[in-house]
This record gives sequence, structure tokens and C-alpha cells, in this order.
Amino acid sequence: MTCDVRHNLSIVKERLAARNLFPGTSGNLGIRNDDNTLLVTTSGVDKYITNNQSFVHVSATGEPLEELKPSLETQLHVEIFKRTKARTSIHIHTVSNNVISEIYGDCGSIEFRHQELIKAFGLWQEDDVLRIPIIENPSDINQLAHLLVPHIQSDYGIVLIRNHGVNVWGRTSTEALKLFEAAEFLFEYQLQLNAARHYIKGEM
Ligand SMILES: CSC[C@@H](O)[C@@H](O)C(=O)COP(=O)(O)O
Ligand SMILES: [Zn+2]
Repeated sequence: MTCDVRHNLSIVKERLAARNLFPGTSGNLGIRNDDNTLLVTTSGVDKYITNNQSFVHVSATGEPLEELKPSLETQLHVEIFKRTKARTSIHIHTVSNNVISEIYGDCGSIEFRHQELIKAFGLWQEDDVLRIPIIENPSDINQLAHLLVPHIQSDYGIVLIRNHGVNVWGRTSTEALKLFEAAEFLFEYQLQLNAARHYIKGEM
């Protein structure tokens, strides 16, 4: 594994940390190396700090290759990398992605249309629709991975986990971060739109 990979993952982590996106040690990240092994964040540590304990080198199937505990959700990154050409995988908990996942969870997805930011997902036509799947959140990681797998259909993508967080992956770190940030914009937009509509209805 090259120093570049470690540097790259540090940059992704620090960019997310600068926005306070690892509350209560939640969230985890993974990058795929050229030899298909992964570098993932260490489980349960303060992700606002970066030191030599921050990342764990794991095999392509998620087995640790050093004396550190990899993320409890390594399996999700493993499934994404196994099925795609993605190189970076991001898992983040925010209040917005949790509230959206709960409000729309029974529908199994949330759709966005006529919103400029869906272009971040390569949807450029006026009537294009961005559909983000929402899966349930079983505590067993193998069951969770089993629910995620059918939605891993492209080299970049996004899935919401109900009352848990979001998984986003891309062919590069830049792509994964772009999709994550665009999705969070859309989630916040939808929540504010719902609140504004509710308020206006109450006024009438
Ligand atoms: C601290 S609660 C969140 C965890 O249960 C988990 O969902 C998470 O995102 C972080 O787990 P981790 O093992 O540190 O990668
Ligand atoms: Zn999580």
C-alpha cells in the first residue's frame, strides 16, 4: 500500500471532520488499493483526530492485516468495492439524512426531480429523476450488507440506511465527496421545503 492512499484517505477524513460530520465517533471511510486490499477507518476512535491509529489496512474481504480494529461497518465498504470500480466509499450520519430516511423509509426510496443538484449524479435532463434507495437498519452487519447489495449497481452511487446514515461511493475521492455533499444539500432542501409548506398550510 502506498503513502498516497493513506494521504488521500486523510484528506477525505479531514474535509468531513472540518464540517463536524463524525458526531460521537460515528461514520467511517474506505479506500481501495491497487491490489484490492482496503484502507478503512479504525473502529470507535475520535475521527476528528488523525494519527497512526486512524486507519487500518484490511484484506479485500475485510480481515485486518495489522493490530488495529477496523470499522464495524467494513463489510459495507467490502461489498461496494467487490462489485464496482469505486475507489472511495463514505459512510456518514447526519441529522438530515436520518430524518429523511425515517420520513421516506416506508416508501423504500426518496426521489428528487427538477432540482439543479441532481446533476451531480450525472442527471442532466429536465425530467431526470434521482432515486435514492432507503434500506432498513438491522443490527447484524451481515444482514445490513445483504440489504445493501442489490443497490450497488454502478461505480458511483448512494444508499440511505434508515435512522442510521448514508453510504456513498465513487471512482475517486473527489467524486464520492461531490455525491455526498450534493445529497446532503438535497436532504436539507427537502426538509426545509416540507417545513415551509407545512407552515404555509397552517397560515391559510
Ligand atoms: C458510535 S455509533 C455509530 C456506529 O455504530 C457505526 O454506525 C458507525 O458509523 C461507526 O462505527 P465504526 O466502527 O467506528 O466505524
Ligand atoms: Zn454508521
